[in-house]
Amino acid sequence: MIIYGIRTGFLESLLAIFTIFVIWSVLTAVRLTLWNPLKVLRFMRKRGYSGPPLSIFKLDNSHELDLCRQRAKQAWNDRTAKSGIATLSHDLAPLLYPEFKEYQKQYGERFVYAPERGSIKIWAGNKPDVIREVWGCKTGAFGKPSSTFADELLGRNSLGLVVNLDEWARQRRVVRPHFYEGQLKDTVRRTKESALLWIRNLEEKVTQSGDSLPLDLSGDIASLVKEFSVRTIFGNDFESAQKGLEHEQKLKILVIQSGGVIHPLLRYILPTRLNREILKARKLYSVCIKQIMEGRKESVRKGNMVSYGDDMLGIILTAAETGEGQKTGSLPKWTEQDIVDQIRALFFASHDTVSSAFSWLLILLGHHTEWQERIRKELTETLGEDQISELEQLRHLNSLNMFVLETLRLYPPFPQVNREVHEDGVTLLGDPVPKGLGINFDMIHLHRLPELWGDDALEFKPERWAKGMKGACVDTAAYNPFGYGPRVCAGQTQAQAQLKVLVSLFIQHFRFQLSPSYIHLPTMSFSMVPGHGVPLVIEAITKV
Ligand code: HEM
Repeated sequence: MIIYGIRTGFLESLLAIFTIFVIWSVLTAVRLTLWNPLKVLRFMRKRGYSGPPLSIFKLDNSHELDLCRQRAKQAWNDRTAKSGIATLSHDLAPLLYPEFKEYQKQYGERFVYAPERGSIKIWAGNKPDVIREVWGCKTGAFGKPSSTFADELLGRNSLGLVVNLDEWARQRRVVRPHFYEGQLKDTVRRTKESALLWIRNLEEKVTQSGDSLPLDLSGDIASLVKEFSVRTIFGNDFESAQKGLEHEQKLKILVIQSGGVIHPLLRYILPTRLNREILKARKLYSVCIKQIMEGRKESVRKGNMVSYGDDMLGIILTAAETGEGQKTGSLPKWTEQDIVDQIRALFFASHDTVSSAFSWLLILLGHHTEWQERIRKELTETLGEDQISELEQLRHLNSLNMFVLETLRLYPPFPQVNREVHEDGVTLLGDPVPKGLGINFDMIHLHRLPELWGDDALEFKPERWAKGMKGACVDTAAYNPFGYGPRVCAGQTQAQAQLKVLVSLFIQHFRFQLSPSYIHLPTMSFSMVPGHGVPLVIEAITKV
């Protein structure tokens, strides 16, 4: 039969495909949000672990966690309003993770709970033995958690999320040269170039305004860090890349707004306005990166460039073509989309984190002006009138180094890092744990434990680092702003170099204090950020 010129056989097939799709979606949703978490929860309950009851409809504890955090924020704001900035409290656990103390009181040292839909997690305690066992794991027993939220932003197979150990090793081998000394010299140069442009503008503004100027630098910091992160990854393709990264920004906001999705394919199946916008932003972002890649390939084909370049994109393009980084050669070649995902992940990992760390450094230097003077003096003694130009010079700046270490202890940009049990038959601290169980760590507690850091753990004291890690803390596994074990941050040396270059240039050009309008409210976004900006009162040292 023919209806409106279409054969019914075709319509029937279409209907059948649609029905299969709907059944698949429902089954997937049931498996991910009901079956798997309940299986994990049953296992843990049988082993004697308790925790807060899950809400009936969402099967998680997100609602009560939200309420608990709102109450904690209110209490924090009340306390801060009374004490002002004269005493910055670094006791952030009651503000950021107030639930842990409550739950521990009710359910014991270790408990299980579901902070978001579809994931049962254990709070196993933030002791270094757990860090060694789980973060230090070199097998596939504990791996990166399955999170559609992160998948959507970075791509599941990208460095940072990839689960397959051979593929992960290949990706680390590929990016490693970028973080070696030779390339780090370029990092120092690029960071310095971008920072000096910014500083000159700021100097002009400050000088024109008279003596000293109160300014919120949070917007400037985000743009500056974004700029040199883009230059590090895309080199001379900076202009075109910047356009694409506007889509990245939009994508992040939209994905947060949507609150995640049970399965990425549902974005296509449910064409709501938000889903369509997410798909559009992701596509535009990918298209932009692909165009830059194509441009490079074209230049090499035409002989305008001898290689794909030594920036991050160039290194990855070369590896994709030559199969570099593969020891066994048994892995499939990277597709164009794989390369796009790698680039997205590296960009994501590099800019929010550095921007957050630089913000906290300026806030703390503006508060502890005695340390600002001490670092300024050290810079003059080491460099004279010059500025940092070599990586080597950073090694002689002890006070600056101590200040950075202490800032990252109390204000780690990524305070919470998660893992998931990926195999059957795994034990955690000698106890069997089921596949699919999430494991939470947070450095807010870990970096403040008095038994590891001493009775002054809640105080900001850079001098605790005077004798290195061993002098500061009783256990080397207790300091992890860059993570721990095989999956430790690939860019940690680069990030530390960038931060030191930024701080040293800023201190050489400005004398500054935290503005009296500053309100101390560390807030979780993609990283931990100052909730009310970075307002400083700035005075230029060298007038333009
Ligand atoms: C202050 C700045 C930074 C901080 C605090 C930081 C922190 C971290 C942490 C805690 C992890 C471990 C995550 C986990 O174990 O699940 C990580 C991983 C990673 N970071 Fe960073 N990061 C910073 C800057 C950078 C920069 C500049 C890059 C360079 C592109 C970078 C690239 C990466 C990559 C690729 C991974 C994944 C490593 C893997 O899974 O093998 N990070 N980072």
